[in-house]
Amino acid sequence: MDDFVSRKRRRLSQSSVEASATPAKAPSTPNPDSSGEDSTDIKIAILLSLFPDLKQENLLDILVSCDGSVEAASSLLSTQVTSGSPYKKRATSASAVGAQTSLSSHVLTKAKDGSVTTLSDSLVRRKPLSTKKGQTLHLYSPEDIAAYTPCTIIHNFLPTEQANALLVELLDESKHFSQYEFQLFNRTVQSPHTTSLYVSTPEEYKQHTSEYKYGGTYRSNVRQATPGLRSVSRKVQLAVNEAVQARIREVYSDGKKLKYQSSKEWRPNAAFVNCYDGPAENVGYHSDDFTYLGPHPVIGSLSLGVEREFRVRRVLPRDEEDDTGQTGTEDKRGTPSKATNDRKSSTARADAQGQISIHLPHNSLLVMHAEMQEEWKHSIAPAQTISPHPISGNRRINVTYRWFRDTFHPRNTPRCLCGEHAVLRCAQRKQETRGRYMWMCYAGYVPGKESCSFFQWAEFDDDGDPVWTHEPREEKVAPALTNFSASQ
Ligand SMILES: O=C(O)CCC(=O)C(=O)O
Ligand SMILES: [Fe+2]
Repeated sequence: MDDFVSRKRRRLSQSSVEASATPAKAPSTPNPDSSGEDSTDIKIAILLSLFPDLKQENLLDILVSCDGSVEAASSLLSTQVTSGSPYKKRATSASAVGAQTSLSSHVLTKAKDGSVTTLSDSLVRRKPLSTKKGQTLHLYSPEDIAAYTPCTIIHNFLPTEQANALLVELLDESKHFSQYEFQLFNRTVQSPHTTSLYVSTPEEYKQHTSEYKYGGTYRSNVRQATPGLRSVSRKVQLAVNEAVQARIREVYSDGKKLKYQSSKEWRPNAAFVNCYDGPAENVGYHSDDFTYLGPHPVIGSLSLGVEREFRVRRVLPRDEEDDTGQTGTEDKRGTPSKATNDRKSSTARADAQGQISIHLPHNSLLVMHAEMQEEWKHSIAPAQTISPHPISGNRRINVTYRWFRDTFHPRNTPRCLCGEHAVLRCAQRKQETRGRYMWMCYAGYVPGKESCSFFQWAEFDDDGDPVWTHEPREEKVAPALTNFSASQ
C-alpha cells in the first residue's frame, strides 16, 4: 500500500493509453490519471459528506459525468440513493485502496441541512479511481475488477488441456461463423467480427431459427453445441452461480439480490461464440438484448486465444436529451439505434466519459453480473498490437454462455401492432423513468424500418418473470428450454 501511495502517478495521454493495448507487464494496481487531483478531492469530499454511505469510486463516476459539478452530482445522487441503487456498500478491495495524501483537512463543506462541517482525512481514505475524459483506466487484478466494475474475473479457469482443446474445437467451428449484417444510414454493412449461436437440442435449433427473432428476422447462423462447449458449460454454470452469490452477499445492498434479478439457479442453454481474427476485429459498445433473457441477465463469458481488451463504461442519465438511449439494444455490431444516429457516437461518448479496460487473457472467465446490461455498456476494442497465441495465432475466441428464460419465450412475449415481436428495453437516460422496462416496436431499432409505435411498460414479479397484460395468444404453449448439460 505504501508503495502505491508514494509511487509517482503516471499521467496518461489518450494516445499513450490507447497504444498500450498489450502492455508488456501488467501493473499490479490500476493506473488512473491524476490530473485535477486537488479540486476533485475536495469535490469528492463534499459529496462524501452528503452521501456517506456511497462508495467513493461511484461518486467520482457521477462527478465526472456531471462535468465536475458538485451541485448536479448531488441532485443526481439524491434520486439514485432513493431509487435503490445496488452500489450502497463501500468496496472493500484492499488492493485498490490507497491513502489519500493530498486532501486538505481544512476544507469547509456545507451539508444538506445547511450545517457547515470540517472535513477530516477520514472522509476520503481511498485514492480517487475514476474514468476521466478521453482516458482508459486499465484494470488487471480480480479484486480491482470486482470493486470497480459489475464483473468478476477468474483467471486460469479451466485445466490448461481442457481450455486448449476447446480453443482448437472452436477455431475449427469458426469456419462456419458469419459476419452479422446491419443497416447503417441506409447502407448494409457487416460486423467487424464473426459469430454463431450455439444451442442445446435439435428442437431448440428449430426454435432459434424459426421462432426467435432479432431485428425482425430469424437468425440463420445457429449450430448445435459441440461436446467441448457442453462439458465446459457445467463448470461455467457452477462458477457463475458461485460468483453471483458472492456478489449478492458482498456488494449488493443489504446482501439481497436485485429487484427483478432471478433467484433461480443460472442455467445456460445457449451460447454466442465470437471470433476476432486479428487486432482490427472488434465489437462496438453495446449492452446485450434483454428480450429473451429478461431483466438483470447474468452472462458467463469465456475467453480463449489472443488476449484482448474488454472495455466497459457506465450508461449515464442524459436529462437534456429525450429518453431513447435505452439499454438492451443490440447495437453491438455498431448498429446505431435511430436515436443515436444523430447524436454522439458510442466512441465519442466513451471518450467524453472515460472507460475501464479489463484485460481478458486466454482461459479467463468473466462473469457479467446482473447490473451490467442495464447500467453499463461493453465492447471489444480494436487493438493496435496483439501478442499471437501459440494455438490460435492472431485469433481470439469468446464464448458467452446465456440463459434464455422459458418465461420470455417468443411464444409468450408481446407483439407489435405491426405483428412482429416487440423488444424489451430498459429506460436509462431520463431521471423519471430510469430503470423502468418497456416493450417496444422492434422497428424503432432497425434503421430504414418504420416503427408502429407499439409501447407497453413491462410488468415483472420480484424474480423478473413477466406478468402479462395481454391475452394469451392462440399458439402452442411455450416449451421448457433445455440446459446444455441436461441435454447430453
Ligand atoms: O467478445 C467478448 O468478450 C464480448 C462479446 C459480446 O459482447 C457479445 O457476444 O455480446
Ligand atoms: Fe455483449
